Amino acid sequence: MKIGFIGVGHMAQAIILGLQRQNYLPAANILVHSVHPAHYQQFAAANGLTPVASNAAVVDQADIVILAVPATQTLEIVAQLQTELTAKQPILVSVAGGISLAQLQENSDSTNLSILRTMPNVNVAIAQGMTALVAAPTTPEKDFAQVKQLFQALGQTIQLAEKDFPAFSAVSGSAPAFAYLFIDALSRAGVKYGLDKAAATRIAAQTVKGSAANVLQSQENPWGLIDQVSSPGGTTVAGVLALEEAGLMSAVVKGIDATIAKEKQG
Ligand SMILES: NC(=O)C1=CN([C@@H]2O[C@H](COP(=O)(O)OP(=O)(O)OC[C@H]3O[C@@H](n4cnc5c(N)ncnc54)[C@H](O)[C@@H]3O)[C@@H](O)[C@H]2O)C=CC1
Ligand SMILES: O=C(O)[C@@H]1CCC=N1
Repeated sequence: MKIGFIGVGHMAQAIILGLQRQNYLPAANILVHSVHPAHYQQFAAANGLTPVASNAAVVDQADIVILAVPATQTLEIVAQLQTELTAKQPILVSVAGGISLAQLQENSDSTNLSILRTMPNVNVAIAQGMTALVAAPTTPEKDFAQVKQLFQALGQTIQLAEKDFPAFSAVSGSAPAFAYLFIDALSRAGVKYGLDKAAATRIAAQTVKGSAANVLQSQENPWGLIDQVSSPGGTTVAGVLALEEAGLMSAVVKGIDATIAKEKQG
């Protein structure tokens, strides 16, 4: 099996690094091309991948083609590849935010191509990602299963209705940035009170990592876990109330609102 990437920026590199970490396929079976030669040639050389000379060559040679170009350019690139897509019939996987299956189908000018819309997040690079998948009605179950297996190797997956992709994209695709922001805020607060920045960041990140693992493993919802940390008359409840007074929950929801609004606006 050969997996080809059109576009080799942050998202494609995260997927490729995750695949390599999991020894998912031989590095030479990963084909890459990007409009910026510096992106794909150096990355291919550093990781033993196969660089190819054009987007069309990726389609000609790969069994699965992952489109990881800016969302605004995705449809134009698909339309340019109609001839090659029709001839080779690879499984076409888009990671683009806000681009629908119907748009992908229309621009590929193919009624029977296997097409999937996915939304991974950057944590696939360390096989701790979260990826949503949905397939076009024309996609055979075995092709869906093959792509699901690929992303399952890079973390967790969820099959979602297409209408739920904007919410997922905000709460998972973009949210690593929001989680980093929270970790950085914790770390800076630690620095305010005299901790060294590197130590404060390590402490904050490990604390968030452990807390996330606890949420995933626990039968409790997060509020129940908050109560377990909040000793009566203690320090934590004072902090929780001050965070709420400062509007933490509203701030997070506003951030998600803005993220979804931007995706819908295109
Ligand atoms: N960065 C992230 O965390 C996530 C990104 N995505 C999606 O991934 C896609 C790519 O995003 P990033 O990797 O962040 O952007 P990026 O700017 O880092 O990478 C874009 C890549 O596309 C290439 N490219 C641009 N025009 C091209 C063309 N005509 N032909 C071939 N290659 C071309 C660029 O050379 C670059 O390698 C977007 O559609 C985005 O919505 C989805 C989930 C998460
Ligand atoms: O910022 C973006 O548009 C992409 C989509 C989800 C994460 N990054």
